[in-house]
Amino acid sequence: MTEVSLRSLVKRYGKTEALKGISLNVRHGEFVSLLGPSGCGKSTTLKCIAGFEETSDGQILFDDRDISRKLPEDRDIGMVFQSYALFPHMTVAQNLAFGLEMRRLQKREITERVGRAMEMVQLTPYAERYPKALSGGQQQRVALARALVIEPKILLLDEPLANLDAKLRDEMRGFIRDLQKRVGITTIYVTHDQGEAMTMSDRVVVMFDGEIAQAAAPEDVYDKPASERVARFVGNANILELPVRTNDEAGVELGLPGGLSLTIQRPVPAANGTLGVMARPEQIALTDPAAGHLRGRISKRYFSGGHVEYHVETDLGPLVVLAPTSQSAKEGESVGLDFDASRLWPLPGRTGSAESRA
Ligand SMILES: Nc1ncnc2c1ncn2[C@@H]1O[C@H](COP(=O)(O)OP(=O)(O)OP(=O)(O)O)[C@@H](O)[C@H]1O
Repeated sequence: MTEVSLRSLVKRYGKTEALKGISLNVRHGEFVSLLGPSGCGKSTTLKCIAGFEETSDGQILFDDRDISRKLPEDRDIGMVFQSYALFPHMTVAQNLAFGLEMRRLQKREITERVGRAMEMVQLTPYAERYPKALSGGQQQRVALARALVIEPKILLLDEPLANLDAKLRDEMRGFIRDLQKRVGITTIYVTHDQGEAMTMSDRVVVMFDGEIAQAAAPEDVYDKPASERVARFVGNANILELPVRTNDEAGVELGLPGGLSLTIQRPVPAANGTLGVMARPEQIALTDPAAGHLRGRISKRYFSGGHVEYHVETDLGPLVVLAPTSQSAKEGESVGLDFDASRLWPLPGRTGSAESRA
């Protein structure tokens, strides 16, 4: 198992700086996702690690070896692409054997390894089929097996599920994650789908404009985003700008319309004037109009099977609330909103001063 270190990695395409000096350590056996909007530099990062693109500056280390100038075939990586990239004129077994034949392994060992790899992705009955006679999910499993059969040190996956339909995508998330855990291989996964990144990863690396905005466990990226931009990119976020009434070591009291208040019971350094806080939709509950922290009126209601999403007009602007289906309210209805103050998250850069939060 191998640790990958990116040190101040820069990649320029002419005048475009696709990577602006990113640094990241991926631990042994860790599953890390690079998540961000189109053009933020996810694929460029992966291509630099794979050696398909030369870096402009900085270093890439596998364990303590600088591999920045090595050819892709000398880096010991397995790669899976969105497009599968299988050889159409070869059967499943031949696709898997190809990389081993290139490495001049003995025939017996090739047969053994191909057999094990097919078992691993549950495709043994399909050994003699050609890719065109397989479903998208099966083709992607062949691509995975082909990447793993060479027993690489690092597995790199570039949007591998993007071509699959929603249900298959969900199944494949679990499949890839289970396989990665069993094999224990250090894995870097590129996606622009936040649900995919959250469910699969040990750590999510959120990127914007060629820079890392946050690298943390999925729960932390969701509950404690490093910025308003991260908060909004990773799920739905209600951002409230509230006046600070008091602020000391015990916590911060924030003012609400109608003389009410909310208290965050932990220190928030530099919170003065106003403070921007984030509340996820499921952290706000609908209550009786006479109760709760805030009054509002439901402008939209969207049923989505497991829960109902309400858009609520309030004195603090429109808010989104996610409620269980057991609790039903109608469009036009007046409601109260109750915040889970223990989960309100103060946003850096949204305080009265520029100083960052502890
Ligand atoms: N070969 C290239 N030549 C010039 N510019 C490039 C090249 N490849 C990428 N870029 C630019 O580098 C930036 C990062 O691109 P990259 O493909 O890494 O983004 P991404 O986050 O993977 O996006 P997507 O999700 O759309 O694949 C973009 O501004 C892109 O236009």
